[in-house]
Amino acid sequence: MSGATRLLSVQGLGAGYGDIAVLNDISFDIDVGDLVALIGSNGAGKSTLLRTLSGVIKPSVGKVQFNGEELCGVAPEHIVAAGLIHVPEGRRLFAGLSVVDNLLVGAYLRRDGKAAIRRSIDEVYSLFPRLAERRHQDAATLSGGEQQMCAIGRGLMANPRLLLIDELSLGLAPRVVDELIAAMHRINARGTTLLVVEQDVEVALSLARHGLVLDQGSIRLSGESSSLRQHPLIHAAYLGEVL
Ligand SMILES: Nc1ncnc2c1ncn2[C@@H]1O[C@H](COP(=O)(O)OP(=O)(O)OP(=O)(O)O)[C@@H](O)[C@H]1O
Repeated sequence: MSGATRLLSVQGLGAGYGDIAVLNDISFDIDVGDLVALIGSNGAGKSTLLRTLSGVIKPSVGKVQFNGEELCGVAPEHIVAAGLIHVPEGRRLFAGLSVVDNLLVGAYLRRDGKAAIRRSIDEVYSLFPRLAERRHQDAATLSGGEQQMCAIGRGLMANPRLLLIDELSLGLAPRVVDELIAAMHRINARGTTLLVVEQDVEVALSLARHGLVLDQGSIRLSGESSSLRQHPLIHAAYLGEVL
């Protein structure tokens, strides 16, 4: 993308759990305003990559530059404050707290005052009107789709520059997936850069402008969604067709 501003630059990243290496020599860039899908089969390392970017897992090697700042080895709170926000797999809402209180948890590091936070809540409600209807409901009693909306809304409450979303559509009905895809495009159009883990390759390639394909802890392919869609490996491995 010519003239684009780099937001995230990952170079030679390696990470894992204890002695088990999961990610090997991961390098990729994301520009401001992009919408990128991270694709890969079960166990490829997608969640591990998001956890490493958000500081939950410390990388063993490599560099992560975000908005010009080196993030490797930096505390997760600092990474949140820098504007890199992770919506984890499984949504991880706080049971016993209402929808609005879950949203407010996302704003815990903001120092721009109650009026700004109120505006952000209204933006989340306009994006997901069902959350507005259910604002006082215990988040644990929401449907799967509503929980995903609440988790994404909580991420938005942190005012992200880059929002990482793990398993956008997992376990959700096609109609809800369509709603979430439309919401991704609106969030992106309002200026938030997105990196979305999506196991359904059809959904991923129709959602995103660019794709990264992770295979056994390494980036196997990357490029525009339209060209990835034509790639023989994608057809053979993920779309179940042979060109
Ligand atoms: N907490 C953990 N401790 C040890 N190993 C882990 C842990 N979490 C994940 N792994 C291992 O790391 C590898 C990558 O897992 P990861 O969850 O990142 O993959 P994924 O691509 O997100 O897969 P899925 O789509 O199944 O969630 C797997 O082999 C997994 O068993």
